[in-house]
Amino acid sequence: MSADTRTPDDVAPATEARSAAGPGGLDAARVSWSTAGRLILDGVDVTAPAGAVSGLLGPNGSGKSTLLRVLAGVQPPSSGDAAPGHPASVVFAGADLLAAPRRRRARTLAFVEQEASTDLPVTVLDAVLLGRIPHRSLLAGDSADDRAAARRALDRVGMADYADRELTTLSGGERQRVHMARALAQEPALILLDEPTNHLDIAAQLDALRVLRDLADRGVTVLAALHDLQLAAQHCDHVVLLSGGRVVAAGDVRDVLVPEVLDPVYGVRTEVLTHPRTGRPVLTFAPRG
Ligand SMILES: Nc1ncnc2c1ncn2[C@@H]1O[C@H](COP(=O)(O)OP(=O)(O)OP(=O)(O)O)[C@@H](O)[C@H]1O
Repeated sequence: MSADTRTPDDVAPATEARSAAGPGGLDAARVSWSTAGRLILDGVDVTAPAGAVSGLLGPNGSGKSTLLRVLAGVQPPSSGDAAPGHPASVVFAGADLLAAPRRRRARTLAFVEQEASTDLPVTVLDAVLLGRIPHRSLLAGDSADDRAAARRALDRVGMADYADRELTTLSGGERQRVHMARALAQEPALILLDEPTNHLDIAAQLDALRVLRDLADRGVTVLAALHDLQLAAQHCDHVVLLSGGRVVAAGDVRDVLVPEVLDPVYGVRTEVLTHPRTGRPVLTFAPRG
């Protein structure tokens, strides 16, 4: 696929241009979200460096999906009581994503949601072409370039032969790959993914992670919520660990995926080995007690 590394120069300039994630990265601060009087995200700071695969980790219900939805602009952050007068900020490549109009944001970031809606009566190719909408004028139809980009994206996720199938007839794993292709066709500078390996067999999981690595190698900023700590250990550079709506650790995968950090959060006993070939951490888990 042909993701590029454009900076979103049409996004409103940030009031706070310095980014802890470095130039091009994602830098969100003080993100809170509450519903029905319950604080789900409690002043979360999260960075995702450009050119790296970042993993968003945490137990069930820790707030990963909620955080991604706020970062993607799907739901606005709550004002947050933790820092009155200091609202949440979500800065990408030096620009304020929260203030950006929807269409401009869609040219910058792609969001692959968990269990994204798949009941549209459309073909697979049409579903992927939805990713091209931010790149064309409002009344224009698909161009040859749009169709070529969509077919490249389908090819990249191994779904080229499914272009003319009805989306609703696909298996869960096939649909997951189509959602990834739609995001690739969008050619984003920032991609947020919620459990992108859901429904995928092991080979397809590895391919999906390969796609994320290729994007990162092209300078794209990648942030993916992952349940599988083993996959995170093998494939992420930077990780952010949430628990109870707060960040409990963030940094290099080798510093965060350690027993002292993981055991209290997940209530397990972790052992860390070293992969003989890659040198990356390999984790084993046992019940506590
Ligand atoms: N719209 C909502 N109304 C009420 N509670 C909500 C809503 N959205 C999220 N929550 C609650 O917020 C908490 C965090 O949910 P979220 O889906 O963000 O967690 P998660 O880390 O993605 O979980 P999982 O790993 O199980 O997918 C959960 O307790 C969830 O029940």
